[in-house]
Amino acid sequence: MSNGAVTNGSSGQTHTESQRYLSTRGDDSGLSFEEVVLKGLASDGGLYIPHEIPAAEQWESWKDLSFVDLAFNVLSLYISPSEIPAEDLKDIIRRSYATFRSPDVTPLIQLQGNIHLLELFHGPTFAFKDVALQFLGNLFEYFLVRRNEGKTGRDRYHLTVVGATSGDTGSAAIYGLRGKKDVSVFMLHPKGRVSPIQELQMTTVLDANVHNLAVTGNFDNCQDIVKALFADPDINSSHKLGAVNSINWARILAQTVYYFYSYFSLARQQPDSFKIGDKVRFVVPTGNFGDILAGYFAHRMGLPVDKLVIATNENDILDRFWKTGRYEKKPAYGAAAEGGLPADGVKAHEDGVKETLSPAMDILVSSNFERLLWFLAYEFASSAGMDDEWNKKQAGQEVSAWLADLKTKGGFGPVYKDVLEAARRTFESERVSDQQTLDTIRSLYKEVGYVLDPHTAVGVEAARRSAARAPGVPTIALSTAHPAKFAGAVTLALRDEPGFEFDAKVLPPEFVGLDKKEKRVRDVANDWTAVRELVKQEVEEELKGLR
Ligand SMILES: Cc1ncc(COP(=O)(O)O)c(C=O)c1O
Ligand SMILES: N[C@@H](CCOP(=O)(O)O)C(=O)O
Repeated sequence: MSNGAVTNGSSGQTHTESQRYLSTRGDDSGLSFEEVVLKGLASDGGLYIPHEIPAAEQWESWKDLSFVDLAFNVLSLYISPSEIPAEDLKDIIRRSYATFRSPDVTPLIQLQGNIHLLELFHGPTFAFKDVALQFLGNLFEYFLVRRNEGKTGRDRYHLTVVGATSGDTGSAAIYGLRGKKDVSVFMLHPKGRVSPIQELQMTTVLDANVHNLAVTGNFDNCQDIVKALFADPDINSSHKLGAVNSINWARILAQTVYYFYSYFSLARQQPDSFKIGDKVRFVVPTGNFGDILAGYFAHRMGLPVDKLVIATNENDILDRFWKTGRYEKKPAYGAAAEGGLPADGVKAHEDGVKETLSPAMDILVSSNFERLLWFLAYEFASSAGMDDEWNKKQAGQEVSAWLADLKTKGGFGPVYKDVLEAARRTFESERVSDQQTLDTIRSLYKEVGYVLDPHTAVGVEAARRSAARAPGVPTIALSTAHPAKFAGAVTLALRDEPGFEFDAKVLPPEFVGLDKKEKRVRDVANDWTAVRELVKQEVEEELKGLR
């Protein structure tokens, strides 16, 4: 079957055969779910995608399911009982979402008019990453217990997770993996470029298997170090590396669930005006393209989506791609005609990343965009009328060439007209400045008394613009973090509002006193070989029980 929606002859709740996976760069193919979850990144540097996107054939009948039951149905389309028995998968899902503070897990609220907010921050670390990382932590544990049955000492499969964070993935991964047997977790964050609460959430976790590394550099440097480690034969032969970033397929898969869940929540909340089968717009504050890519999968599985709207901050490589067809780290690369970077006074680093009020999205290169590029290239190749194997090979070659140009020339494009048109059929994009972010936080507070975090505010401003273009279509804006994580931006926006008090209105009890706790973090240079040696040394100490 081609890489369109796959007919699943069963009830739509279970898939008898597991999906197999291939790399976006074409070398790896036919891997199992367990293999891609444990490997994270393909050996050719590409990202794993399923050979086929399964159709959620009876998705309409899932309307009244709980989040956990819905998650089971969605995930079962990708994970067969032969890989994880149904009862075990149910148990992993149930435990993953029992840690959330809301019974709905990801509740939907009506924000204003036709704009609804999907609150994704009710997990342990108050950011959307918990939805996938609570699940991934339990999945890792499940696979490791199974692989290590009857094994002792150095014979045990020990996973060394290395991840990069601009603030939220780090704490969510740490909370998903802390104290788990047979896993060490190394999180690299850009020193001084995450919010104070985000830094405390990571560095106050003192479990022996948790290692925080503060890198002199930006988030992209951290992400590059992680990719260099995955590409290094030395550490790969001595350690089994695992990924918690959204390069790991399980992250994307787990996130598809809340697109379905919010759609059904809307249908339950607005029975007179919204019917199953009607289309919605999803607006997603975007950095690494992992969150919105999950929406793309949900759509390809059958969810009626009018548009997926990418909302970027002033680090706008994606917005520029949708406007020009060129994907360029710096607009200076061949883009003088677009006028270069706007002169808006935001601190721009020499490396091209701007420090904005939504720091988790201060990303120059979006790693998951590679997955979408593969699907766009595949669609383009399919129009040549060749067989499916040829189409997939062609897509892998195209993606490899684009990514090689990104590495050597700093960008690629313009892509073929048909490729850009295909991208525009499903997606739109909006760029939101820091000033517009502040204005949005302030206006929402004044108009409805709701406090937005700055990333969500980027999404809500984009949602307002998008809703104005499609007035009859309901819009669901994804709220990706709790405002208390970004006290600086929220206070800047609301400090002059009568009666506004951050501690009383925003701060959850979980954050009180975090700054008094003991911390553990090591500084490292932006040098992947130095990180490699540190990882080896700290894993060794951990295994000897010295930490
Ligand atoms: C609060 C917040 N919003 C939005 C994003 C962007 O999500 P993605 O990287 O999946 O595009 C991130 C980081 O990834 C985040 O931490
Ligand atoms: N914004 C992220 C950056 C890492 O993205 P990921 O989704 O690929 O893990 C963060 O908060 O760390």
